[in-house]
Amino acid sequence: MNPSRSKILSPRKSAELIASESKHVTILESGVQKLAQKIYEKLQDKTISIEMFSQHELHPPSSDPSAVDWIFVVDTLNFCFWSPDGAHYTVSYKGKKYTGYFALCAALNRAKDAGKAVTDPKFYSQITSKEVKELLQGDDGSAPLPLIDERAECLRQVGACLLEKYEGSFINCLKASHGSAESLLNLIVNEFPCFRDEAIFKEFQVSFYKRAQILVGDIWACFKGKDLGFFSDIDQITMFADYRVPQVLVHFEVMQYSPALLNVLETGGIMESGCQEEIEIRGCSIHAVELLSSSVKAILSKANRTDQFIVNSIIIDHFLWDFRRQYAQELSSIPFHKVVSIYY
Ligand SMILES: Nc1nc2c(c(CN[C@H]3C=C[C@H](O)[C@@H]3O)cn2[C@@H]2O[C@H](COP(=O)(O)O)[C@@H](O)[C@H]2O)c(=O)[nH]1
Repeated sequence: MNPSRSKILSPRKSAELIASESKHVTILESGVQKLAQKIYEKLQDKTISIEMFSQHELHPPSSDPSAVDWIFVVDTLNFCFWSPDGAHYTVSYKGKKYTGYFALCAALNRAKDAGKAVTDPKFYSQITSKEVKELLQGDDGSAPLPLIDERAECLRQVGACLLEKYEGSFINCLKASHGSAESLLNLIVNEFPCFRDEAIFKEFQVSFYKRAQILVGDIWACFKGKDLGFFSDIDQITMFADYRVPQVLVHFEVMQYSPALLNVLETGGIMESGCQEEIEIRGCSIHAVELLSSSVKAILSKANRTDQFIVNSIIIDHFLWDFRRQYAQELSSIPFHKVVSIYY
């Protein structure tokens, strides 16, 4: 890692620092305890488990040899699905209508069914913006998918590196990481610049690494923590700092916005990438989920059931993210922060 990058704080340390200095976002301990209790109950009834990822029909089964490279392409493109006017990017596939993240998955599966080599870097390392636009084309009446040029550039960048250094498959990046999530995270952000989700906060270089961490988390979840998905240190991965989970944390009164910040969000204004408010929302979200994870583990150990459940920031994140989709209507009154970004 070159010297300037060695000073970057890890996402966990960045989140702790940001939460301690935050002016516009507050984490409420009472909300953390209450939601931790709810998560404990959902662990018991199996609503929350490592199975959630594979339960979704658009995600590849771990038995699919291209699953790892499919996840790599999806998480290279897994950002910014919102439109300023609130319309949804929508893709219909096999008789079902999908929006946002799942619309991206549907479009890629549609292309794959049509014989496009979407998981092959020989295909996407040369891809043009026009081809990406066609590949990810939404339904008639769908909002346009933003940042098409940036998506094409991301695919070309990561495809070229995969061909040059990893024999054309992300499986070789997994092998080079020897079952360590931390090593894989470092490999991703060092080898693939479009994953370098970093910012300046006061005099510190902080990181969120949302797409890099969700790439590790999705592989872990797809393979249920075994075989290619085995990581001895998976708990090093934090929550994925997107624009949806903060809505859920506010809903459960785990996180609270200052009146001034709420006013900015409610007017639907687009925030400047790297602004203090954005950094505080993202950093406090990560730290809040770390606190949730520790509280749930404390409840489990008090009940003497520590070894009965897998608890970490990834499955808590998945629960919160899925919750937002399940209750999209009820949560629509809680605004999300809109930043034009290739990072989340
Ligand atoms: N924190 C977090 N952010 C996530 C995901 C996912 C997809 N995860 C799937 C894989 C395993 C899980 O079980 C999920 O089924 C997408 N995103 C982000 O959300 C935003 C779009 O949201 P919406 O408008 O609703 O489509 C966008 O920033 C996108 O990057 C997640 O899991 N956690």
